[in-house]
Amino acid sequence: MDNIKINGIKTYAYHGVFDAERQLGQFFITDVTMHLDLTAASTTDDLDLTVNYGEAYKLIEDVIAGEPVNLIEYLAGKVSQTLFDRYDKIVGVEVTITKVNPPIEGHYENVSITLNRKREN
Ligand SMILES: Nc1nc2c(c(=O)[nH]1)N=C([C@H](O)[C@@H](O)CO)CN2
Repeated sequence: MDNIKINGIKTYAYHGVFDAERQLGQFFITDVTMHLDLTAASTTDDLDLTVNYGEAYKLIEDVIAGEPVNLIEYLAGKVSQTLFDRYDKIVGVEVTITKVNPPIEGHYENVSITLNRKREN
């Protein structure tokens, strides 16, 4: 299946279980792969026959910068549902959300979750 990827969307937001995360905020990195058939766009050169990744970026950014939630899993679910609702052409979405510097003691690079969703309707 063809895909369009938007990688490394960096957003300051206030998601998290802890009060400190809700008050201070932190950076989130979002990577999105949208699965769709790109045959029409690749043979006609017509933007209307694909997903405009500039517009999709804005939708994703608005979700991440929006109302705070507890879990990055839930946030990724909101991103994937937003893309399915906006674009009929999308048949699958993979969303990875990374907390660059979560309030967890220890030595590690970062934490992330990845959600893979297929269109249900
Ligand atoms: N699976 C998850 N575990 C945790 C999350 C999360 O979003 N998904 N979040 C937290 C805290 O908000 C974290 O930022 C610091 O511990 C804990 N675990």
